[in-house]
Order: sequence, then structure tokens, then C-alpha cells
Amino acid sequence: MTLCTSWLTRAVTPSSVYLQLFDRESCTYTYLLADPCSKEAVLIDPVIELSDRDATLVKDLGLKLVYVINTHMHADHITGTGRLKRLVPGCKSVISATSGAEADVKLADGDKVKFGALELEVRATPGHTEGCVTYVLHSQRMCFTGDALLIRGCGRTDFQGGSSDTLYDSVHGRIFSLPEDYTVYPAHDYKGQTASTVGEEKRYNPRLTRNKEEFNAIMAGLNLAYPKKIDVALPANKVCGLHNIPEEVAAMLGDAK
Ligand SMILES: N[C@@H](CCC(=O)N[C@@H](CSS)C(=O)NCC(=O)O)C(=O)O
Ligand SMILES: [Fe+2]
Repeated sequence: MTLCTSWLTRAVTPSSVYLQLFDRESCTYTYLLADPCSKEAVLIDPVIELSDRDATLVKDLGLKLVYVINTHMHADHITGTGRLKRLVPGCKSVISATSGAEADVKLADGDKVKFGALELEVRATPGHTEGCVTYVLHSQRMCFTGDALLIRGCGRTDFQGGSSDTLYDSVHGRIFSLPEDYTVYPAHDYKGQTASTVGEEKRYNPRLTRNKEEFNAIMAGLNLAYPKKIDVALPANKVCGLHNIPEEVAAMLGDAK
């Protein structure tokens, strides 16, 4: 396939634009995916403080942002979804219906998110939260696992309807069932890792290679501190990140109130 915009080379595979972006504060990965021919694009898991960065990138690359998507209702940062809707008029917010959050498009297991010639398959992968989904871009052999599956780890299961039993079944049934060469792109990494593969995680994930009983014990013993921003992030993320934005964030964003 010929590239429609050849100077997009740093971002392009033969038939898709793919960029991994990082938020140093929350260690969140945001992904920009686009069809280089139609220029239709989606953002997955944007962070509110970096919405200007994301909007500028979309503009610079000449992309048409169609959807701003979340893998789940985040507890550790405010989503950039609502703010991006203001910065890039016309794009729609997207999250799973089971997340309990408001959005223009509410997804269910098996739905497809189409942009240009590309398509994300929605796989329900609850357990970290009730509403977690994994987005699979089969044409590029990529999956965006949110906090369900992290590189050599997984999302915690101690709030937002989390359940280690459910998470174990989600990862084994809906992610490890993908072909082993599919690249795994998580929503966070705290150790500087960027991507993995289904095959690597099946072999080397220290939690999910164990049996379910052992996994449940590991998760019950994590003893993690609650995310610092959980009390502001959850109410804000219920409405696409546009509720009671902390003053320092609102001041930085200027128009987000
Ligand atoms: N210290 C951070 C929060 C870190 C944290 O709890 N991360 C979550 C994903 S964000 S909901 C998680 O599931 N971690 C799993 C793990 O094993 O670390 C903060 O204060 O924001
Ligand atoms: Fe999370």
C-alpha cells in the first residue's frame, strides 16, 4: 500500500499512523491512531493537562480527530476527553456503557470503532474496574489493554468494582486468547517499558502466569496506596473530565471551567 502522506514516516506503518505519547506525572500512555489516507484519527486515554499537546499534534499532522476514547474510568488522573472535545470541535467522546460514565458513544463488548479504513474491536476486560475494555486493532496486530494488562503486571483490583477473580478471567479469556505476536500497549507503565506482546506476557507476566488462586493472593496482598487524585479524578471522569476541575488545572487550561 502506498503512503498517502509520506512525511508522516516517524508515525506510520504501511497502513496506519501510530504514536505513543506519555504523561510523566501519572505515567499514562496516550495513543494516537489514524488512517493515513482518510486522515481520520482517534486518541486513546488522553490526560487533561496534556490536551493542548494532543490537539496540536492532531492539527500539525493534518488529522481529523473522530473519537476520543477511554479504556476505563481512570482513578489516577482526569481524562482529556471533555477538554479535547472543546479544542477539536466535532470529535466524539467514547467509553464503555458499563463504566457508568457519560459519553457521546457508549460501547459494549463486540462493538467496532471505525475510523477511515481502520477498526478497533471492543473486548470487555473487567476486573481492574467493572467497565474496562481492551481495544484490538487487528489489521496492525495491536491491542490497547488499558489497566487490565500492564507490562509484566496488571491493574489493581481494590476499588471501582474491581475483582481479581474477574480480572484473571478477562486477561486469560480475552487478551491471552489473541495471537501471540499481537503487540500489547498498556495505559500505564511505571518502569520505563513501552510495549510488550501477548506471547511475552503469557510467558513472563509474574502475576498472570500463576494459577487463579495464587493470582488472587498476590492481588489481595498488593497493599498499594490509593491514587493521590482519586477523589477529584473519579467525579470528573464520570462526565468526560469536566466537573469540579481542580483550580490549578483549570487555571492552566484557561477555558476548561
Ligand atoms: N501512585 C499512583 C497510582 C498508582 C496506581 O495505583 N496505579 C494503578 C493504575 S492507575 S488506576 C494500578 O493499577 N497499579 C497496579 C500496580 O501494580 O501498580 C498515583 O498516586 O496516582
Ligand atoms: Fe485505572
